[in-house]
Amino acid sequence: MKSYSIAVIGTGYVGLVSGTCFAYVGHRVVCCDVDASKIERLKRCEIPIYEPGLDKLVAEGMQQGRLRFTTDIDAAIQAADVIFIAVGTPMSQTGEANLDYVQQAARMIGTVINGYKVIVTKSTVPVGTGRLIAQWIGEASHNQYSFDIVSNPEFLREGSAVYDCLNMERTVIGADRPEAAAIIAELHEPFGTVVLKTSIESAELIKYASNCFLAMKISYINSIANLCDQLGADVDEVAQGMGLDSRIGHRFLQAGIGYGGSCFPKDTYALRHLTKEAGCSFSILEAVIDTNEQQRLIVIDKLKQSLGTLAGKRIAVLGLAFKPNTNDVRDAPSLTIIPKLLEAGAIVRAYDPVAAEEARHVLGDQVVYMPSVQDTVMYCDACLILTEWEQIVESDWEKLHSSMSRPLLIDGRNCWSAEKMAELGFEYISMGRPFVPQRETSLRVPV
Ligand SMILES: NC(=O)C1=CN([C@@H]2O[C@H](COP(=O)(O)OP(=O)(O)OC[C@H]3O[C@@H](n4cnc5c(N)ncnc54)[C@H](O)[C@@H]3O)[C@@H](O)[C@H]2O)C=CC1
Ligand SMILES: O=C(O)[C@H]1O[C@H](OP(=O)(O)OP(=O)(O)OC[C@H]2O[C@@H](n3ccc(=O)[nH]c3=O)[C@H](O)[C@@H]2O)[C@H](O)[C@@H](O)[C@@H]1O
Repeated sequence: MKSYSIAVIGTGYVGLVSGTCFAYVGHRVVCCDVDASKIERLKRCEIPIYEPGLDKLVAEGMQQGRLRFTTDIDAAIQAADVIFIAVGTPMSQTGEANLDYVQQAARMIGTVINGYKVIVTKSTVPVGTGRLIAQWIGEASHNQYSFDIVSNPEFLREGSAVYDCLNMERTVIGADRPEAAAIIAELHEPFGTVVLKTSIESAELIKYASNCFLAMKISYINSIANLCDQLGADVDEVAQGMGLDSRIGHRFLQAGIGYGGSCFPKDTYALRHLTKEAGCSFSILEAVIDTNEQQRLIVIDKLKQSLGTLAGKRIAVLGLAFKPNTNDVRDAPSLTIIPKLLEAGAIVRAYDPVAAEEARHVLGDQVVYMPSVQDTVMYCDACLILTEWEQIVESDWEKLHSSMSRPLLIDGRNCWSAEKMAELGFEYISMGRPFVPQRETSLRVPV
């Protein structure tokens, strides 16, 4: 296997994980960032994000001298054969992807380029961005050196990013010149993955088309769940029955409060914007977005149906991250739901095993952050489950039941069987599954 010298610009979730995995399989990698404090921490082998398994791989890469971290982006660019752009492309006010960081990275490359390089876009970018990157680099370098642009979108998931990267199901390589595509294919050889070579435009669109398709599956099953609530069917049974058809499959049919995170919300908006710019209509996508935004609010309706007014009610919120195994709260449903609870006058106590600090930056101190599930639910009038962390699902609910003022559990992620929770004495309400009347129980803690 040929070992490449790689620079990764942007050491966030994607840049850090993919850079570390490239080093793990034998390439020489320098991860760069403009965020000096992040790089300082990484140099001390401190991982700025919560991502299972990443710390071990970073330490190993550094010890073996194949993984380095720097703010000296110019030097890293000059020393590299292949440069990955992995900076953020957040949503702008209008819903389109903000390309400011990509443009900065491209101009930086153009300013210091010192020979032939393959420049690879890993960030999720609108169709046409590859051409723009070539233009920005060409302008900044006065076209002194030749280079190739490749689009190589990333498909890893947060929370299982290292696993996804090392076991990638496919790598998409969009390039104009076969020679450039061959270099990126060779670089991926150790992963033993399926390689799909396409045009730059197709590769850029594959990323959005994939994320929006997955988002569509989620909005679809959530709409079915809402129908189940009205018709008395059980969405878990429906999803199971659907999934047995291999053309449909079981994955991404978990009903709940909808998708969040740094990608599905922003990428659905970005594709919608791209569609409008192209003068096309994409009404399914409109419905996916709209359904997801409504879905988050359904737990509040369910709460009000049980409690009446929320004013003065003590609500325990379990789970703040947008999904388990990450401390990422970007566009997490909790950040929409909790402000609505506060607006309605509820007193909110919240717990998340790792994301409380991140949530505090957004929600502030109107929420009381608790150190455990037990402390959070104590004396509460209702408990809302927003993230299906193992620590939350596996808690001793039999014990927790007796410490709640009212054992009302609104499960936004369908974590348990309704029968089991009813058996434990909970007034248990989930998403798209029939209500099972609770068993009369025992004493509770006097309030
Ligand atoms: N987070 C995820 O799970 C996935 C993200 N993506 C895409 O990958 C891209 C990156 O996403 P994340 O890693 O989540 O972003 P992030 O926000 O975690 O990290 C981006 C990093 O880029 C740095 N940066 C910004 N401008 C820079 C510059 N000019 N030079 C050097 N560093 C710079 C920032 O300081 C930050 O550390 C986005 O386009 C995203 O849509 C794709 C697949 C998965
Ligand atoms: O482009 C990206 O950033 C990434 O976006 C998603 O990954 P991620 O956002 O990390 O997490 P997912 O596991 O896809 O979950 C996204 C959201 O959908 C929700 N979800 C997922 C699956 C499901 O069946 N139901 C459901 O509500 C999750 O709770 C979460 O809020 C994609 O799965 C990755 O392939 C992609 O690379």
